[in-house]
Amino acid sequence: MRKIDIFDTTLRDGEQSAGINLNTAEKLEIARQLERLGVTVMEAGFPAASPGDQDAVRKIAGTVKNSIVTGLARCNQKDIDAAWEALRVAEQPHIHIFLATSPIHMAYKLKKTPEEVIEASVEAVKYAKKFFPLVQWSAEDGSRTEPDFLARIVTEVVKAGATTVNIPDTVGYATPQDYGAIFKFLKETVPNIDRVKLSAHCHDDLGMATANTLAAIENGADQVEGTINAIGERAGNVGLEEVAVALHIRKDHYNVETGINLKEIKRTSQLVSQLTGVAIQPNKAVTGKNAFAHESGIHQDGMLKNPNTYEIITPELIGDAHTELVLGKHSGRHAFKTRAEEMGFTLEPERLNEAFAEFKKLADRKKVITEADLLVILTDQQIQEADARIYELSGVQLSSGTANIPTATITVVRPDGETITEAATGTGSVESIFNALERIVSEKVHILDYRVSSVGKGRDALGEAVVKVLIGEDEITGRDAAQDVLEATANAYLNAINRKLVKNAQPTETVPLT
Ligand SMILES: CC(=O)SCCNC(=O)CCNC(=O)[C@H](O)C(C)(C)COP(=O)(O)OP(=O)(O)OC[C@H]1O[C@@H](n2cnc3c(N)ncnc32)[C@H](O)[C@@H]1OP(=O)(O)O
Ligand SMILES: CC(C)C(=O)C(=O)O
Repeated sequence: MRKIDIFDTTLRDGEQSAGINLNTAEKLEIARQLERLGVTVMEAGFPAASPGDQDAVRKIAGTVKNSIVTGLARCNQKDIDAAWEALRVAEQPHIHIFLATSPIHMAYKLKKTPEEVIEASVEAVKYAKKFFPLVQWSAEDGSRTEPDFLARIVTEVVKAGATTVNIPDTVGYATPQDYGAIFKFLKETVPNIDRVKLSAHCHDDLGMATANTLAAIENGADQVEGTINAIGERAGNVGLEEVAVALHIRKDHYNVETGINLKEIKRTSQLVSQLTGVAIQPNKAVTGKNAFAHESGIHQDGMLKNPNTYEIITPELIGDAHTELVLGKHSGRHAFKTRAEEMGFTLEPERLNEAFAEFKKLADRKKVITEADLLVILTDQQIQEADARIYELSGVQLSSGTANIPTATITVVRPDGETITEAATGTGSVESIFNALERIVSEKVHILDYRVSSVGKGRDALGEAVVKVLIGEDEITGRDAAQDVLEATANAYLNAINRKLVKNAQPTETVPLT
């Protein structure tokens, strides 16, 4: 069977979604899970974009061993140098450089002639080859590029030493027929095209990203790019979970394999949703919570008689086991540690003890601890070191009801160690919490978005709160999960403030080359 490489860009194009801002610890956590998922390449960021991104790419490149780690760069030496600085520690250093090739992008955005775009691309590929054995070049807006020009520039970058050539449908404009035809045309026209990997990168502006990606595969693409949960710029990228499962379920038609460990899909999706704060729509293909729910009588009748009547994918295929994890208040450290390891967490003994203490506290209040609960507890412990607790919640007291004015009394330990208590009213409990916290913190905070959802099922499920705030010019997302959703709300607000303070404390200059 032909092998299709999976190139994940959750941490780069996915993070370009409006409102997503991952810190290094969160990126590292997702990168480890992407490695378990079995992606061939993961794009960890855009090193020249900020010192934070450069640091995250460097840490991921130094940690991940079973997937190739790459970083994005424009066609200039400064970006390529920044990428090398971050990626030199990788096992197989890989860089992804791009330049737009469509008439509109060349004329209006780059203000370059087609000849200048060819020259800049060739120079950048040759410069990158001095450092990187693996050089991917992308024709940004490739699907709206004049085909003969596309074939010419691809011929030149292949000659210059590119090892992968990517033809993105940057604005999600192509139809499956258009997009497939580009791959067929390049395969037939460009000399030595079989010496490089040909890659597809689709956006979902017209809802055709999955169909376009599959059309590229049918027409010769060797690699496909996308994100988990289909996050990404504007309407998002293609969801890799959809591509991987479509190729598996319809292998009779596509006859290719990806190397993706399908059983890790559910967990990866849940982790990305948890850390980005972007909920998965219930009817989302493959990973939505209704994807395996059968509601109507005729369907249920069919399912009972033969599940194949209505179920083309089983939840087990993507690791969505329905069997609840039997860990409860009588479980001990061994069982807890073993389960944590099975879930891919190797925590320091101190962090494991703290996670175990959190688990026991929860088990006292909740009948069944689900895998979703454990994922929240263990992930929070793993990222805690970087997520400094500068303001720390000490207590929340609420008085509310239909006949009185909601009032929150909140106690917080401030960065200077002082314990401070403030009370405030609001039109509802949540607003009274935000108002009381605003009196405690010194930053001017504007709430942009607030969401609560349950983690897992059942009336005693954990409540997760996500608060997106604007502080100065920075949009920051904070989150927390607790049994009491109002406690989670106060903690999510403080988590956002703490992240802003950590961000302020980071150096702003780019890291010098050594
Ligand atoms: C399709 C994609 O997803 S492409 C990736 C998009 N991702 C991002 O932009 C996220 C990270 N970006 C950033 O942090 C910033 O945009 C930076 C640090 C890269 C650049 O910031 P600035 O120097 O302030 O430039 P700004 O973003 O305003 O403009 C982009 C410049 O890069 C040029 N440019 C755009 N693409 C390329 C390219 N592939 N190669 C070389 N130059 C390019 C533009 O023409 C413009 O140049 P100009 O300043 O001479 O007009
Ligand atoms: C940088 C390229 C690959 C990109 O993200 C796009 O064109 O959408």
